[in-house]
Amino acid sequence: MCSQEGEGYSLLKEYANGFMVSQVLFAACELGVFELLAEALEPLDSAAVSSHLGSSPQGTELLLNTCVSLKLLQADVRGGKAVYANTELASTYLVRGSPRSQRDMLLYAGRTAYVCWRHLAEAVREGRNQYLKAFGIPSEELFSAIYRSEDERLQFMQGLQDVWRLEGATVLAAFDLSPFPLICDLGGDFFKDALPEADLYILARVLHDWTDAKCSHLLQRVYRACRTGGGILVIESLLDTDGRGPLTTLLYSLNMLVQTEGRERTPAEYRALLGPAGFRDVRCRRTGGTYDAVLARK
Ligand SMILES: C[S@@+](CC[C@H](N)C(=O)[O-])C[C@H]1O[C@@H](n2cnc3c(N)ncnc32)[C@H](O)[C@@H]1O
Repeated sequence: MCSQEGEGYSLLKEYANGFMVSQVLFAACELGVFELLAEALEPLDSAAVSSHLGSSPQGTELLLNTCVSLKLLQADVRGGKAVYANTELASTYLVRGSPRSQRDMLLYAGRTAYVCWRHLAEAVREGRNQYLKAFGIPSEELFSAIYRSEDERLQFMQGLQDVWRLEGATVLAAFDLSPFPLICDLGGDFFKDALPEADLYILARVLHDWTDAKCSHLLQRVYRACRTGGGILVIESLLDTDGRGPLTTLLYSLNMLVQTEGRERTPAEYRALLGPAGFRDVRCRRTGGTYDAVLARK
């Protein structure tokens, strides 16, 4: 019967089980599986892993075998027992301290984003983020909710850094930035404080946090502070012109819905924000990676 169901049914199962795959990844990161195997002098059997991690023998063996199936771990048989080691994927991206590690982003996704995504249907119904339901925290002051503890603030910031280790150079190479001697990556309260004068302002993954009205307010402030002939570099994941792709950007936009006040936008939507703020010569470059670049001039 199953074999007659075809591609649609397979796809449906893949989608439905996607959250389980995410949780295997998150749990293995939380437990420190990849660090343990990276530091071990030789591949370890599941009893050794469970004893080092203080985890249940049965649960550990299940998790390790699932990680093998997901190509996060590799298994060999030694002396009749399965022994486990990191695959190259895990050594490169999952071990803490690896130069390309994405571990902090995954921990943030598992501990925070995932909890908000539990309320996606309510977020769609209400059109707003779900901090109150997920964590009992009001989010009128968005970043007070996001930075609700020092640990949370650090986790968020470390998670944000992970992607730039992989994709930062590509994004910054999208345009020739040599005409801009003084570049400002805005901090302080950019909605209220005086902004420092500069030739180029970088707003990376900032506009996607905010409503159109707040983006317009911020862009007008940046325009006023910007030196004549200067510019603004907006770094965001760009939606396709019809707003129906790429899938990753659409998922990020839903992530903005459950976690922020904003959304991902199309190039036309960024133009519609930048133009009225005074910026001209708006150019959008897709990098082929997760994040793209939009450069506009004063
Ligand atoms: C999604 S993060 C992006 C951070 C960084 N640009 C990156 O791409 O990794 C949004 C940033 O906006 C900052 N932010 C939020 N509200 C702000 C405000 N009112 N003034 C200045 N910065 C603010 C947050 O602290 C956070 O670092």
